[in-house]
Amino acid sequence: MSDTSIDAVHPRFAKNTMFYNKGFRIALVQMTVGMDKSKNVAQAVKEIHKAKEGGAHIVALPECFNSPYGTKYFNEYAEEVPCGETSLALSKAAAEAQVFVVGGTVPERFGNKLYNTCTVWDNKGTLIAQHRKVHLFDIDIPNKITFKESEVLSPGDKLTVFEFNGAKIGLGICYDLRFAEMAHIMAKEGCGLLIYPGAFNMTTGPKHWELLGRGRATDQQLWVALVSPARDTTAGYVAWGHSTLVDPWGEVVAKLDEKPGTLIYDIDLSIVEEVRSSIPIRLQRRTDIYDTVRKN
Ligand SMILES: NC(=O)CCC(=O)C(=O)O
Repeated sequence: MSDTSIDAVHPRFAKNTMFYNKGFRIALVQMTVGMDKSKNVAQAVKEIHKAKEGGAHIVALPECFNSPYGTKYFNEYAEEVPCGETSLALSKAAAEAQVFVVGGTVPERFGNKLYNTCTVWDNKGTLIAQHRKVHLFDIDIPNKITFKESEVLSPGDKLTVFEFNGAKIGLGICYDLRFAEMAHIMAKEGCGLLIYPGAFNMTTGPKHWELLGRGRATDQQLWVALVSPARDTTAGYVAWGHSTLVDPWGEVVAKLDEKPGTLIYDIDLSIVEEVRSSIPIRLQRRTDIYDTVRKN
């Protein structure tokens, strides 16, 4: 696929809509994350270049790809956006490989607060979006998993949509996937794809990861990409893996297992319109009796 294919607007759609006749190639990088921050970042950069060789236009990394996932690590690994080591490396990699990079997440330091933050870089290396995880992962499943991000992290306070060659793409981070209203608003604002860097665990992963991805795709009639770190059974927090891509029909079109790897797929945004016109739930909502609105 050539880079020019994504600039060709499908004749069925007016200019400025998000639909393209060929789409674009996305790469979901399921990498191993270890204790060594510089090594993690170097690995991510290597995977970005490899994905470019595979023809990718957008490369997405997993949640917490430069740091082990755990509240005790976030302060030590945190850095400022956009001038920290990880930001600089992602910016350079995006520019050199000439791809858009959805930079998974990093622990971000801002003043005296820490956030779980996704940065997005265009193919010139410019920071074009920054999403701070809105819903912090605070759960307690007795004898299985207790996690409390809010012990050290602050929540973001806004939703994030960015543009990729005229197409709108929405961002959420892991636990954000559970909140259907957030996905609904991003869909309402024109997104045809939602990308969620995430690291579900060995309890909720098998139960909910794919189900939630398919749920968001089905109820918003759009593409959903879930990007996890690879599973490391020696880590304090063991990630489920299984990076997954779901189409607007709610079907899983590609997924990885738990091992390191990269999922590469050609996303056709015209399927969004196909599903929405076949099953027109967007026009059938009863906003006279309920509604979902953005406040920030
Ligand atoms: N990192 C996270 O937000 C994990 C979310 C998760 O595992 C869940 O079940 O939700």
